[in-house]
Amino acid sequence: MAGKKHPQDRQQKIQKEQTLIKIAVNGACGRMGTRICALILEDKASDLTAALEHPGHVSIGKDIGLVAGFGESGLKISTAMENPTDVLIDFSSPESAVNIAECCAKKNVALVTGTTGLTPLHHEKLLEISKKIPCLISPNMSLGVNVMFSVAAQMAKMLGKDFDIEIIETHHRHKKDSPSGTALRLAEKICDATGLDKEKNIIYGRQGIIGERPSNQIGIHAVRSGDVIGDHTVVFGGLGERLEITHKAHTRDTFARGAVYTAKIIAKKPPGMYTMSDVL
Ligand SMILES: NC(=O)C1=CN([C@@H]2O[C@H](COP(=O)(O)OP(=O)(O)OC[C@H]3O[C@@H](n4cnc5c(N)ncnc54)[C@H](OP(=O)(O)O)[C@@H]3O)[C@@H](O)[C@H]2O)C=CC1
Ligand SMILES: O=C(O)C1=N[C@H](C(=O)O)C[C@H](O)C1
Repeated sequence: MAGKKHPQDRQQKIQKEQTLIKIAVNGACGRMGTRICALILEDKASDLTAALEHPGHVSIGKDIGLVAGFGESGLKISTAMENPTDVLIDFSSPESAVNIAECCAKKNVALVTGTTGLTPLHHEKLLEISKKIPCLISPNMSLGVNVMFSVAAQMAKMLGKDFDIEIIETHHRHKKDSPSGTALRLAEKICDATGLDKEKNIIYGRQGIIGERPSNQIGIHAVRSGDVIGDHTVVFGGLGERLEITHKAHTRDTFARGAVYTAKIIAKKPPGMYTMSDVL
């Protein structure tokens, strides 16, 4: 049985079931997954149809509402999508993202994934899957960061070669991938806008006697610190002046809300690969 909400009467229940967007969540017990499940359970326009975790997870069989701090929902954490579902939101691990995408393609369920640390091979597989179902992949579901992607690219183009570009990201100590998907996307967007080469011109940290900084370089630096949710700064350093653009997430709900909003839109799209700029 899909989880939640206590409809007043049978007719209201039928009407609701016809219009609700049915959303499953993969990585449901994680930092992001729990917030996304709680938001869907609170939301009157969507229904949580599955809260998925890997088979060894300690919370399998528990009520997702209780695990996510919402209260009892009637939906148990499980390893397989069993209820009818329109769209799945994935915040798990790169391998799990691809596995669940394959499962979505078999069941004709749209996919939104925020999982980062995806390799080119993972991206290739997801691109193939997007021929069958609508897929949205985004390393950052916040509106602010998606505006930052465009603004940083525009700034790099306007400031030109005399400004050194460095990207600094700071995240909590539990983050597994480095640098963040957002920092990588910022660098890619700047490369696209300036003609820099993603393979040759991006460097990851510095150490030793490496000589003077060349102008055609983007440096990415990853800080891991306590419970920081996610900060990104792009520094444009010139002679006599410096311009910085910073985004700071105050709460994971920023990303979670973005993911749920996006899922509702993607659920109704034809198969294909989508980005946040297609839905914002
Ligand atoms: N796009 C965006 O806006 C954002 C992206 N992220 C990204 O989302 C991902 C998750 O982040 P976060 O929630 O902090 O991480 P967590 O480790 O807290 O959560 C990941 C969850 O996925 C579970 N998981 C692992 N493997 C599988 C599997 N095979 N099937 C189902 N579930 C699985 C984990 O279980 P277990 O704990 O047992 O490993 C865990 O419960 C990361 O890649 C992160 O970078 C994070 C925030 C925002
Ligand atoms: O792991 C996180 O927490 C986050 N990861 C994303 C990334 O890698 O860019 C986005 C966000 O900053 C939080």
